[in-house]
Amino acid sequence: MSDPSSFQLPQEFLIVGAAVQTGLFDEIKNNPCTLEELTAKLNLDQRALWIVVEALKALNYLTSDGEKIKLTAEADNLFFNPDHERYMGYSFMHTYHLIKAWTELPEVMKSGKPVSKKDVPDHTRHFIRAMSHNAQRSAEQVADYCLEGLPAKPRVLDVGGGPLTYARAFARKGAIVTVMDLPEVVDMMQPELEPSLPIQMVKGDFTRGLPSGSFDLIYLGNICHIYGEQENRKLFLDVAEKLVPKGQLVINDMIRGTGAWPALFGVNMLINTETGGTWTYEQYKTWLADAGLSAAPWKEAGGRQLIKATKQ
Ligand SMILES: C[S@@+](CC[C@H](N)C(=O)[O-])C[C@H]1O[C@@H](n2cnc3c(N)ncnc32)[C@H](O)[C@@H]1O
Repeated sequence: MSDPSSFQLPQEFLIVGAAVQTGLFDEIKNNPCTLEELTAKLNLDQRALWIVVEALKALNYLTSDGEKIKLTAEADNLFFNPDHERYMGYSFMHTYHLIKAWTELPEVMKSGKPVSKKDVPDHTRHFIRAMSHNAQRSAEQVADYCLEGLPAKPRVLDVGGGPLTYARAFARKGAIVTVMDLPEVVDMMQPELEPSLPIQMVKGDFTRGLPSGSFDLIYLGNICHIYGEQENRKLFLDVAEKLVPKGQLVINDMIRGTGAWPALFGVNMLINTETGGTWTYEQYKTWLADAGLSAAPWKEAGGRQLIKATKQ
């Protein structure tokens, strides 16, 4: 537990998130402008904008070029230069949107219901960018663990794999990959698919069923926490049906009972979903066994907790 006297409230994060949401960085990225021009372009209050711009200058995101306001080189690299080691794009905006929902935790504790979804502009785009960014550090090692022992050119189904980071890692290692995700995510990511990689994207809702075909590996990356026992049991039954004999399922998720983070993440799912949460290894093992899948002890690879199960 932190010492309450040293709490650092997240002002910097909230100021930067508000600047992204109001379009400030996008507006001046290639086109430095004066405070008056920026006020008019973004349709904001000039006094409020001045105060926020001064804070962003003090924090080294913005600087002045005579009368004009422009991005610092550091901010340009952070937001807009994918080749730079500090590049994050706007992947942190997913957390920014989550913070607003988390402030409603007391009401959620009374009602037991998630916060009602507000239409946040660009939410899907920010969410998928965040997932894609977060997966980059672990994708290679996770893919190696998943593909271990499979035949050459394995057929892989990546369920909820729309951010494509894991699909690309599977495909670069020789797999033929089908990615299933929600229609709006497929529409967003399809144009970014490299034609040289054997990846096809399929639109659908995995709670209703999985794409046709049979697979050597089905990968469930961070999707089991979105739903509860009933939906996961059905998903595992569907997975078992789509796997070839001795085919493998890998679940990548936070396992409850292994530390503080899965417990905290459970609160996130309480706030944001109807039935989601984090589940213990014993729960997974039982639900998998009931679907005809035999789970190995969980393993860590690339900092992720993985459960591999084999079709009996
Ligand atoms: C938390 S992200 C995980 C992304 C990626 N698999 C990873 O591990 O980084 C969940 C993904 O599942 C997708 N998804 C959520 N519910 C879904 C559903 N019912 N059917 C299909 N895809 C779904 C989301 O659009 C998103 O791409």
